[in-house]
Amino acid sequence: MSEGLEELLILGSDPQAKGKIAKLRLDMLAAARSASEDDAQNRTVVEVLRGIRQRGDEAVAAYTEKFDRVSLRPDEFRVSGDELARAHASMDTGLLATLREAIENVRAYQAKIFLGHNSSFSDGTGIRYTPIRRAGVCVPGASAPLPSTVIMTVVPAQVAGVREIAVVSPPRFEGSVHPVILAVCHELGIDEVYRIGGVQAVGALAYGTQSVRKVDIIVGPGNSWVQAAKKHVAGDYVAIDSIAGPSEVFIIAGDEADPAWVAADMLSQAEHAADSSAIVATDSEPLARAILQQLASQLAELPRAGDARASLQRFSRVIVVADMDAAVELANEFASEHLEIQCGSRSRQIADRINNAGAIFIGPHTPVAVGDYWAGPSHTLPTGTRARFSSALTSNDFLKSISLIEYSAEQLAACADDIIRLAQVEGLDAHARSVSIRRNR
Ligand SMILES: NC(=O)c1ccc[n+]([C@@H]2O[C@H](COP(=O)([O-])OP(=O)(O)OC[C@H]3O[C@@H](n4cnc5c(N)ncnc54)[C@H](O)[C@@H]3O)[C@@H](O)[C@H]2O)c1
Ligand SMILES: N[C@H](CO)Cc1c[nH]c[nH+]1
Ligand SMILES: [Zn+2]
Repeated sequence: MSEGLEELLILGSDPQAKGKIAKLRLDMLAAARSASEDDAQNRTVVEVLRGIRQRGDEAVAAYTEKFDRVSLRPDEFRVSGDELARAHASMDTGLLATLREAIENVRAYQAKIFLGHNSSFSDGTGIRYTPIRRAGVCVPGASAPLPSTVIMTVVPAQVAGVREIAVVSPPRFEGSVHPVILAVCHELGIDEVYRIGGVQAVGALAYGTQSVRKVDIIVGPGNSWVQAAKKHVAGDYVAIDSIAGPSEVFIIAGDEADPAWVAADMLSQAEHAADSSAIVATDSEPLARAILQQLASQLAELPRAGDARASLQRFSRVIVVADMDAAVELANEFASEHLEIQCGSRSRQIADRINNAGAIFIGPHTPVAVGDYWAGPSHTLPTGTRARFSSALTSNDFLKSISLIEYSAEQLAACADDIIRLAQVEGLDAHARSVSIRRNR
C-alpha cells in the first residue's frame, strides 16, 4: 500500500462507507458554498465590494496592495499596448503556432454550437438575438497563470459578436500579468487588459471605476474569492456565467482502466490549487489499490506536489462501489466539473447515463487535459455540484434575445375576444380596452 494515501480509500463493503461519502460531499459543498453563508469570506467580499462601489479606483488600489501585495497607481491598472505587443513579440514561435491551433479549435467548436440565429415566423412571432455589448473576463493568475483560460473565455465571446472585451488577471508576475497571458490577449486582438484580480477586479468590472468601465457580463474561472464576488454582483449589476471555482474531476474506472493513467488524471486537477478535488469510483478493489500506489509515486515526482497533496487529502477519494450502477449514481450526485469514464468499450454507454457533469471525457484516450487545452469546448465549467443546473461557458452565454410580435388587423380581430376574456378574469379592464378599442378601425 502506498504510504500516506491509504486514508483516501473508501471500501463499499465498509459499514461506514455511506457516511464517509456523505461527509466528503458535505465538506465539498460547504467549501463551495461558503460565501453564501454569513461567514468570514462573505463579510470580506461584501466589504471589498462596498469599498469599490463607494471609492472606486482608490479602493481597487488599496485591496490590490492588501491581497496581492502589489502597489499600483490607478493609471497603472491597465496594461499598455506596448507591453501587450512586446509580450507577443517575445513569444516562442512553436508556442505561438500551438496557441493558434488551439484558438482555431475553440473558434470552430463555438461557431458550430452557436444558436444566435434570428427567426421570424408566419404566425406573427419571432426572436432576435443580440450579443451582450461589453464583457469582463477573469483569468486566474495566482496559483498558476492560465493563458489557456484567455482562449476559453474570449473566443466564445468573440464568436457571439461581443464588441468590447476587458480582461482582468492578478498582478502576480513581477507586478504585472504573466507575459503569455498578455501575448494571447494580443493575438486575439484584446487591448483592454487590467493587472488587477480577485474580488476588487470583479467589483471594478461590475460597478465601474474611474479607470475601469462597467461591463454587462462577467465570466471566467477563479478561486473561491473571485467566484464569491461574481455571485454577489450577479443579477443586479451584471450577468455572470456559472460559478466556476476550484477544479474537480470524478473518474468512473472499470477494471480495464490503467491505474497509472487514472492517477495521472487525478493529479492533473489536484495540482490546480489546494482546494481542488479528484474522486474515483470503481467496482474493482485491486484497481483502487493500484491507483493509490500510482498516486503516491507520481505525487513524489510532481513539481506542484504541495497543492496536489493538500487537495488529495481534503477533497479526494478512491471509492470502491458494488457495481457500475452505483458508480453512475455517485457521479450524478457529485455533479462534477469534469467526469472521466475509463471503462473500455462500455465507456460511451455509461456516458449516456450521466445527467450531471460539466464535461464528460469518454474513454481511456481522453484525459481532462484534452478539454483543458485543445478540443474546443470551453474549460470554464461549473463546480461544487452546480453542474446540476449550470453548464460550460459557450458562445451562447454572450447572447440575449428580444422577442418579436407583429400582428395584422385580421390576426388581432381573430383573438380579440379571447384576450379580452383573459384580461377581464384578471380584473385588468385597461388591458381589455386596449384590444377592444382597435376593433372598429
Ligand atoms: N472551474 C473552472 O472552469 C476553472 C478553470 C480554470 C481554473 N479554475 C480554478 O481557478 C482557481 C484559480 O485560482 P488562483 O489561485 O489562480 O486564483 P485567482 O487568480 O482566481 O484569484 C487570485 C486572487 O484572489 C484574491 N484572494 C486570494 N486570497 C484572498 C484572501 N484571503 N482574501 C481576499 N482575496 C483573496 C487575490 O486578490 C488574488 O489575486 C483554481 O482553483 C483553479 O482550479 C477553475
Ligand atoms: N482544468 C481547469 C478547469 O477546471 C482548466 C485548466 C487551465 N489550464 C489547465 N487546466
Ligand atoms: Zn486543468
